[in-house]
Amino acid sequence: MEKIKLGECYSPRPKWKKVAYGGRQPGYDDNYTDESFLQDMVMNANVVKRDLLQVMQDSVSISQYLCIVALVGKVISMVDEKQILREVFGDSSSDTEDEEHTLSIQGKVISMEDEKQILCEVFGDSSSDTEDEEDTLAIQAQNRRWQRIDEIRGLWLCRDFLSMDQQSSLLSSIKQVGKKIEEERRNREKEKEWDWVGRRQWWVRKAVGGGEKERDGEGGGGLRGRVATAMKFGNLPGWANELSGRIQNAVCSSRCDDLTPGHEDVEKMLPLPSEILWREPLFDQLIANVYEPGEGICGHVDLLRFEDGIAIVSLESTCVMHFSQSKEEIVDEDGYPMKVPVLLNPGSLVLMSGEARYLWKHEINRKPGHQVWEGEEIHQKRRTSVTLRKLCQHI
Ligand SMILES: O=C(O)CCC(=O)C(=O)O
Ligand SMILES: [Fe+2]
Repeated sequence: MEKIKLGECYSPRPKWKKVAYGGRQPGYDDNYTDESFLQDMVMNANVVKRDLLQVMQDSVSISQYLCIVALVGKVISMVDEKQILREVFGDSSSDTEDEEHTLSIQGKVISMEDEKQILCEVFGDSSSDTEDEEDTLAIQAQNRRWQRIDEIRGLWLCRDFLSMDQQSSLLSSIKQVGKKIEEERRNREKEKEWDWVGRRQWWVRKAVGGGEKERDGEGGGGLRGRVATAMKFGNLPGWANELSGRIQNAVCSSRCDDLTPGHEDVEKMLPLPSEILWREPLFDQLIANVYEPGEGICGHVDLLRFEDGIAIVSLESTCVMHFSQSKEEIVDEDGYPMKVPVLLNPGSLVLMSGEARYLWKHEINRKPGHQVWEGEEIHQKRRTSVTLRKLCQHI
C-alpha cells in the first residue's frame, strides 16, 4: 500500500472513490480518476439495427398510404363542391364524358366559362380581371412617350404604343381576316385581281408581280408597290375599333419629353388636333398591308377622299419610312430631294395630320440600300401594318 505523509507521520493512502461532489480526496489530485471511472459506461445503448432494404420497402408503403389519403380527401372535397353547385343551380342534365366541363341551370347546359361568370354573379368577382386590365391600360397610357418629328409639322411617333401581347393579338386578328378573305376568293368561280365583296366590306388584293407603280383602286393610298393588302370600309371590326380607342387614349394622355411650358400653341403640342381626335367615328376605313422582305410602298400622299388625321400601326418587324415634300422639292447638300427618315419599330404608332398628311409624301423602300438606320442596314423580315383613316363624307 502506498503511504502518504500526514503531519509528521506516514499513513496508508485511502482508496479513491467516484463521488459526484466529493471535493478533493486526500492524497489525490482534483482531476484524478482511476481505471474504475468508465467501467460502467454503456455506449449506443438504444440503437436499433435496421436493414436498408426493409427501410426502403417500408417508406414506399408509407408514401402509398399518404397518397391514397390525399386522393380520397380530394375526391370528397370535389364531390362536395359539385353537390353545392347542384344545390345552387339545379341538377346537371348531362351524364356524358364532358360532364365535368358543364353544369346546368334549370336544365340548360352551361359551359365552364358561363359557370365562372355565374359564380362571379352569385359570390362576387374575386379576381377583378377587368379592373386589373383597366389599371394596366391606364399605366401603359401614362408611360407612353411621344416624339414630335421636328422637320415635319403634324408628324408624331409613339414607339411603345402597343405591348408585345397587344401586338400579337392584333396580328392574329389580321391573320383571321386574311384567312376569311382567302376562303372567299377560293369559293369564287372567276378570279379577278381585285375581289369586290361590296362597298363597306373587305377588299383584298394579293401581292402582284411586276407592276411597281399601279394606281391603287377605290380608297387606296395612292401609288402602291408590291404588297398584299386588305381593306375595310364602314363598320370596322371590333379589334379595329378597340385600336381606335387606344389611339384616342394614347393621344389624350400624351407626354412628350421635349415639350416646353409656355409653348406658343397648345394644339401643336397634341399628337392629333382635338377636332380630329373627337370626331365620330375617329376612323371608318382600315387597310392592312403585309410586306414580305424587299416589298415596299412607293412615295405617295394618301388620297384626298380621306379626311385629315391618319394613323399607322406597325407590327412584326422594323422598317424605315421616308418622308419627302410633295411639291417644293427641298434638296440636300448633294442635290438629292431631302428625305426625312423615321424608324417604325413593331408596336409603334405614327400619326399624320395637317402638313404631314397633305404636304409630305411617305414611302417605304425596302430595296437593298434603302433600309438603313444609324449607318446600319436593317435585316428585313415580314412586316404588317394597319392604317386607319376616315372617308370624307361628300364624295
Ligand atoms: O404600311 C405602311 O406603313 C404605310 C401604308 C400606307 O402608307 C398606305 O396604305 O397608304
Ligand atoms: Fe399612305
